[in-house]
Amino acid sequence: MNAPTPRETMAFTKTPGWLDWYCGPAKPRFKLPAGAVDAHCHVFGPGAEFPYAPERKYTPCDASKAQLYALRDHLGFARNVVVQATCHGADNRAMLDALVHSGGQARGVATVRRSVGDAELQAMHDAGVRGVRFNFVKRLVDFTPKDELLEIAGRIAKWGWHVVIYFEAVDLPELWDFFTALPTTVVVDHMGRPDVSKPVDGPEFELFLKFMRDNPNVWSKVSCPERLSVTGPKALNGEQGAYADVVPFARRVVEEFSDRVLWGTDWPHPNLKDHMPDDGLLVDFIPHIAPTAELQHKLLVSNPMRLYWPEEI
Ligand SMILES: O=C(O)c1cc(C(=O)O)oc(=O)c1
Repeated sequence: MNAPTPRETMAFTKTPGWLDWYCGPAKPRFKLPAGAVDAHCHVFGPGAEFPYAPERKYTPCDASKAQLYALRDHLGFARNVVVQATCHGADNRAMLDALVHSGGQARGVATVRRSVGDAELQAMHDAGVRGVRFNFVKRLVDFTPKDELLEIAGRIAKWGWHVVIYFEAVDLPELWDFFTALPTTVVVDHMGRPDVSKPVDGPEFELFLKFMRDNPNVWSKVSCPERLSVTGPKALNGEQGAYADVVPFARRVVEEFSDRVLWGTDWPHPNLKDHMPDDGLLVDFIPHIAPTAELQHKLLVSNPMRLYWPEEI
């Protein structure tokens, strides 16, 4: 009997109900400024080449670097920041492979454990990694002790990297002291996941704004309206006013902290349950939250360039 091929041994079955990324997105009506950076996106596998981690909480569809870069070109982005997805755990090979095949047009954010060696960190830096991600969303990861995370933060600070944090709004009070003890620039994923059915000037979102106001090293991605929206409308079928309930939240952050905001597609949108957005229409969300050319340029070009390609500015 022939030995099974690697592809056969590495077959993965998607999590039941998994929504695959949207094929054939619209061409955005909003013309992205030259040099725009998609500062939050992922690659998944392909699982046959880069197996999903045993400790993962979901098994996605594949989403390769070639598919990511085709989307970049279609939407009109120039560069990407590829963020390690939790389905790959601390095995950064798929993300690193995407970086080294980007022609210098992609940087990355890794997930590392305490055991990571300096030589490995240096190799990641050489490939384009500029940050590590600490995840506090319980459905995505198991708990990592805070002393381990602080130790990692102290080490990566020496490479000039930053820390990306992902958490739910209700957990901010409990995590506040840990976040404010981090010695690096800190980038919040998806605005700390506000509950947008609550008022934008209510205590929960005010606490997030205070977190940014009091800590000038804290940045925010104003991304993922498709994940945060409760009442839509969905970015499908040519909709130009998608996710209107998220707009006041994101716009508030963009206008108050214009020098510390980033935007990303979040392609291939892991774990969406309701619908998969048309990424072209998602790009058309941007002018609703960054209404002037100056705000758009900061959000899409000058801020991400300062954080990820400072040597080019
Ligand atoms: O909300 C999520 O499910 C999610 C998951 C991941 C990941 O698995 O890395 O990344 C994100 O940015 C968002």
